[in-house]
Amino acid sequence: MEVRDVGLGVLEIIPRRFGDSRGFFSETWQRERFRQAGINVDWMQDNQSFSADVHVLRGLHFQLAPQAQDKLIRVLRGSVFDVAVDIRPGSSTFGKWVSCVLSAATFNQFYIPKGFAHGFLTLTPEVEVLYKVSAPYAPECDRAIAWNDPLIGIEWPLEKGAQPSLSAKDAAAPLLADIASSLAF
Ligand SMILES: Cc1cn([C@H]2C[C@H](O)[C@@H](COP(=O)(O)OP(=O)(O)O[C@H]3O[C@@H](C)C(=O)[C@@H](O)[C@H]3O)O2)c(=O)[nH]c1=O
Repeated sequence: MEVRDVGLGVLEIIPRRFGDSRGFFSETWQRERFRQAGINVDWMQDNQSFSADVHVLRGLHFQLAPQAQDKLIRVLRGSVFDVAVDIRPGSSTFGKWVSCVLSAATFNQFYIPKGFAHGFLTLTPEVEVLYKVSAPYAPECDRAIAWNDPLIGIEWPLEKGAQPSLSAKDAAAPLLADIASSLAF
């Protein structure tokens, strides 16, 4: 498996694929191999989402302590622009973001530790995303930050002025500065 440091402690992983005339086989997560790559996480839950259209944007999302989540994300169909924002209080890179295009074709995964907000923009129609999280869903700890917070300044691959499709919750999400005092992981 290939591991690439994307920055801020976020990793891109590409598991090995064994191809033959039938197709391919791959171990997409293996505890010991991931531990050796620095991902020593007790995964709790697998999530899958389907987005019908191009330019659906889900995010930026995170859970607060005591239900903060590490995430291991991959795409089964289509592709996304996936983003992690460092929102760890006291971090020297607080508010900085990193990104990676995840696709079924590239077969890559994105590892995002606790203390990051996560979001993605679909780059194709009919996108299936599958991801592991290290804590169960806890609505009382679930938070969102505006995808277009100007202080974060994510360069989403959208044409100038184009609006992504958002949930009502994400359309009403606050700015990072407005929730910064309540962050704990
Ligand atoms: C995240 C989640 C949602 N739900 C429910 C709540 C709601 O009724 C419905 C849809 O939830 P949401 O609108 O929050 O789904 P979505 O916008 O896809 O949320 C996800 O976005 C990406 C970017 C992440 O990083 C994830 O952690 C998660 O926050 O599913 C669960 O039952 N379990 C879960 O773990």
